[in-house]
Amino acid sequence: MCTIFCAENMDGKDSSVNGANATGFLCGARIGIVAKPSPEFVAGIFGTWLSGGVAVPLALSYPEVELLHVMNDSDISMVLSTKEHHDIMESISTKCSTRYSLLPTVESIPPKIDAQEPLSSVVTSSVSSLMAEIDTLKKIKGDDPALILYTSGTTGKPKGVVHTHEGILSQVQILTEAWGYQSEDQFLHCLPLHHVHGLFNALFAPLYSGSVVEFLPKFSVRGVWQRWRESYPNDGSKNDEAITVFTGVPTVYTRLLQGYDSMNPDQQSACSYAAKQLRLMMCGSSALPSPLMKRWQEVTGHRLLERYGMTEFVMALSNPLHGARKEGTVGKPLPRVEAKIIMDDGTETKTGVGELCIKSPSLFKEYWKRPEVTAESFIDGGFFKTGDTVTVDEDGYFIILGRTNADIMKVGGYKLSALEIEAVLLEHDTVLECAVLGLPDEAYGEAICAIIVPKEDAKEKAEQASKPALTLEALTSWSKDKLAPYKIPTRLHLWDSLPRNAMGKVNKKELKKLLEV
Ligand SMILES: Nc1ncnc2c1ncn2[C@@H]1O[C@H](COP(=O)(O)OP(=O)(O)OP(=O)(O)O)[C@@H](O)[C@H]1O
Repeated sequence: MCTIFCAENMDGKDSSVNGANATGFLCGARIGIVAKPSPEFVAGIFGTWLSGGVAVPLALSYPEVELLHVMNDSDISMVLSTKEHHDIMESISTKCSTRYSLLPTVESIPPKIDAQEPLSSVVTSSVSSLMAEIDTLKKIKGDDPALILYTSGTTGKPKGVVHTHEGILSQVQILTEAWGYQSEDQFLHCLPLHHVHGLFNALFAPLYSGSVVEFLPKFSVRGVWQRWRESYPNDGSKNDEAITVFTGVPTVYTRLLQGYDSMNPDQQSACSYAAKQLRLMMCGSSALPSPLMKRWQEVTGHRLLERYGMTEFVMALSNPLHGARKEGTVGKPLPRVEAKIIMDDGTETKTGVGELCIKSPSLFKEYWKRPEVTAESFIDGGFFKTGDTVTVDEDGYFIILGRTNADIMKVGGYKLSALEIEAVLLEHDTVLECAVLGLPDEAYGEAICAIIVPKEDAKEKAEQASKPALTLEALTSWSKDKLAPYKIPTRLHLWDSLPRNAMGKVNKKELKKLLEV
């Protein structure tokens, strides 16, 4: 694998990489990888590392202009892609004057069970032996860059976050220890691979632990329930390749529940039974609404383990594997992670509200080519400023109040958390999804605006009665004994859906622009 970048490419053209030395060692050259979640993707990453390169996973969902931004910003020397992206990636590589090469097909171990839809592929590996191999190369040092991940850009233009080999190793060890990943585990992976959740929690850490990762390249509600049912047939048996761990974003669980609700009682009972047999189910990347957590527990018996992470340090806070998983919280610092809360005046608080700052062996090295932004992002003692406003509860569990610049609203002198209000609105019978944001208001500075997606049955009833599914008046009166008066939304929009990115996140900056027009 180490020599794939020095060989001739599939077209027979020379594909040696800018920055590589005479032996083909990549000397830190950036290699873009474009592949659906697959063994080829894993081979692309490991091949890049073993060849001394820095892997830059490129999102399949990026529009061309964003792809060009990422490729130019990271000075990519070569793009590797699988056959299905050949045409587009070859053309984009030409535009960036970047070399292009096809990733060869990598043998995967087919699951014994005949999963009909969609075809999944399985990867097993041991990252520890890979790390040992990297170590024996000696040319690669622990603090050398290994990976550049681009932030999703919800708080500005995407920035390249540089992770080192030792940072990645620390993170996979932390997750393995915290969540008890083991070689007997089999993960069903259905997340994008240009985000830390899909990459670390569901791929690198499982591979480090010697687990099997089974890719479901495109998330499918039917595919997930079916794979669980095949793993644990209703007769009490367990398949050899049974899925044991699953991790997803809140919208994944919402959609799985919608699929469950549309099944007949026999199918529901088979699905509930199968899901109950998994060892661990986790959730994160955005806030897990309490009604969703409760319903998931009713249906599958699993109290979802919610955790908190970010591109810059991967995972930092987590509810425990054993012990109380408290709803509305993201738990406590993971092993070897330190967390502190810094108030506006720069002092630390143990119980108040402020900015979460994180120190961890898996902290990123820098923002690619942005030394000033990197320097501004840290406080004394090497703590990274997350930009998230948080507090802690009486047991020391952290509560995420939201992104300071998108979820914290300043209304008539109060600083309010949009996430806290969303959590309450989601308890309303009519509300399927919602996003709360502050819009400019002359009298109060910001006005609380709620965008609500009503449930299907509420929509149908409302249509029959030629009325809106929910009015501001009705919402205000319902909210009165649940929210302080200054937290009750004063503007309401009913939408059919909320625009979400590949990780199921709502970009509030974009929404604000849309609503301010
Ligand atoms: N369990 C959780 N509950 C609430 N918020 C979460 C949770 N996990 C992650 N987040 C949010 O996701 C953010 C990290 O996501 P990511 O690194 O993808 O950045 P982003 O906000 O989506 O993009 P950008 O960094 O470009 O603004 C956290 O800072 C936090 O706001």
